[in-house]
Amino acid sequence: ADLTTQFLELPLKNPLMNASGVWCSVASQLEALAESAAGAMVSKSCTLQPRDGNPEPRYRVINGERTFGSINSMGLPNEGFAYYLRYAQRHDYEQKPLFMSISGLTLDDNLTMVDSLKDAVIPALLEVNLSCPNVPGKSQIGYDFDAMDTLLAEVSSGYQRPFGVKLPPYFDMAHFDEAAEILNRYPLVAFVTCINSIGNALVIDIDSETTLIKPKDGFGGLGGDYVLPTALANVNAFYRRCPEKTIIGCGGVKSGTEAFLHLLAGATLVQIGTSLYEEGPGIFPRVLDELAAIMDDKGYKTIADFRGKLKTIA
Ligand SMILES: CC(C)(C)CCc1c(C(=O)O)[nH]c(=O)[nH]c1=O
Repeated sequence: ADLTTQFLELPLKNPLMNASGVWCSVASQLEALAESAAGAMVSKSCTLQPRDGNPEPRYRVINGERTFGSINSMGLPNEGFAYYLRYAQRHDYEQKPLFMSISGLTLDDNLTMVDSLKDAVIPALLEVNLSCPNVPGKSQIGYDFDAMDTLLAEVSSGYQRPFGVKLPPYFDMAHFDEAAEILNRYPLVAFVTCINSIGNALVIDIDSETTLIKPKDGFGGLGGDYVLPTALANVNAFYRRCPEKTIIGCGGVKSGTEAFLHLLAGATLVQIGTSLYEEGPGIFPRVLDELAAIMDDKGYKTIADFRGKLKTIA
């Protein structure tokens, strides 16, 4: 099978990449991704200033007879915008595309980072994390449609180049409609990454009768097997509603099977989070081999043969 694909006219060796936040916070990790079999890569959502993030334990896998997923409340630990900009300035874009994720603590911080990235004139692709915090007491930007509209208007006029957004999961058809209506009013929003972790889950250890993670009384974002059906729904919902935009799928990918499903649902690229955290960059060749085998079994020669061709029941 031929796993090559394109993203915004850029040729890629394959559709796999990391999810922001996983294996991408420091240069050694970014260099490992650059050397890996991934077709593209993204850096950890950054803030203007470096941040330590929350106290540990802040990321844990959820295990039963196998790993079902993960919960995290990292708190945006990152080296600060300038660090990732420096990495982006020395990245080899011939090797693979690099996405840069930003998650400013304020609208101003986001616009400052957007301005600097625009002035840097580098091929890095901007992914604005809409799970970025809003003013205290208000929901994350992705769930505050007025704030989302304002942020997209400001980033569009500041950046004046194509960029993308990382969306939290939505669970209501009216929310799919409203979010898509806003996104479709911004032609510079060239891609949409669905989904970020399912927010504010709570995982409890029965033996200790204690939460798994320390921050936020144990409340954190859910990843892994638990989120696959929600991830596929969000990929397909925005694929249907935003025909002019490219969808990146994220959530529950641990093998060629889930990568195939994300592509079938309409994703052009597929991000791996929890399973990459657990397995490391060696996951990429494994998932690629599994995806190629599925395509061969089904008689698909290229990704275009099946991408977005999910069938519904007549
Ligand atoms: C949740 C925020 C800290 C506001 C943003 C960063 C982030 C984090 C994080 O750094 O805790 N974890 C996620 O699963 N997704 C995210 O987007």
